[in-house]
Amino acid sequence: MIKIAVCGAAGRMGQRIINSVIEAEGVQLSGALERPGHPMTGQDVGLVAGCGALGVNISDDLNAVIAGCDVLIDFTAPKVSLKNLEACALKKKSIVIGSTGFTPEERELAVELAREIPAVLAPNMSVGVNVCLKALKDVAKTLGDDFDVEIVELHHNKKKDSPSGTAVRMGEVVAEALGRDYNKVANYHREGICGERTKEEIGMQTVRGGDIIGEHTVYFIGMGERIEISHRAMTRDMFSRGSVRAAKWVVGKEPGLYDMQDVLGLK
Ligand SMILES: NC(=O)C1=CN([C@@H]2O[C@H](COP(=O)(O)OP(=O)(O)OC[C@H]3O[C@@H](n4cnc5c(N)ncnc54)[C@H](O)[C@@H]3O)[C@@H](O)[C@H]2O)C=CC1
Ligand SMILES: O=C(O)C1=N[C@H](C(=O)O)C[C@H](O)C1
Repeated sequence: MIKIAVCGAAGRMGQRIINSVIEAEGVQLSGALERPGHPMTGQDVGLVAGCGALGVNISDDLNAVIAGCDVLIDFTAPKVSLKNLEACALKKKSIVIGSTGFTPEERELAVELAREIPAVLAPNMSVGVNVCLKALKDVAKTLGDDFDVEIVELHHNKKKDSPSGTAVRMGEVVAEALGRDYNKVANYHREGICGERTKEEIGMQTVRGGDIIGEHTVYFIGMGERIEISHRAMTRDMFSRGSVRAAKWVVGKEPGLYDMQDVLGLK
């Protein structure tokens, strides 16, 4: 039995992950973490997550929870995830991170910290999005420079980071396939007389509203034709099931920073 602890357990994703851990085979829930001062601290996490009492109370004691698990699943925020990665590295435990909004410097730090332990860091744990990422590479390579690339993502009004981690990863994959540097060609903002579109740029647009779980479309726009590769999330459950799949996969792997393409064998 692989012992899984969940950080951010009372959050939108945390609650779904608790449900997915309970439903999965070969794993057991060993702990649940929340930020110090969270109103649900001390409560049974199963009651918070809507799956009935589980006998695991929400704790704010990071070291104790990590000591009791084989792998920590963390869906919080970049700074919290980096602190958890460091704590897991000290105790030689594995970690799966789903948080998004990492700066390039924070991602570098994650690579450094994961030299000690196996870690999965992925902005999207759904099979569908990861298949899209693989397809995007092929499509971009085949179409080449004749098609303009624009990415649009839609999420709920509580999302803190923009653009989404998934949209950024889609942009990175397309840019790399086209031999461009994503950080140089991403265009997040058009307003006023901003001039004609450059051939190299990859436009990134963000929509926020209501309870949209997560939608991404990459447009390849040519002269007289357009290809759209879209993914629409209808529930959060394929993210949570993906995180449990990653947790089962990562335990016992060589130290290093992996992503969901590694977990799903898509590389
Ligand atoms: N990789 C993927 O497949 C997916 C990634 N995400 C990402 O996961 C993250 C969380 O998303 P949501 O669950 O919607 O947010 P949320 O705000 O509902 O949940 C985050 C939880 O983390 C807790 N938290 C904050 N600081 C903490 C600390 N120091 N220790 C322990 N817990 C702490 C909060 O109290 C909250 O309950 C975001 O970065 C989001 O973009 C979301 C969906 C899918
Ligand atoms: O915050 C969310 O909700 C989501 N975040 C992820 C991202 O930023 O890519 C994945 C998913 O679309 C939901």
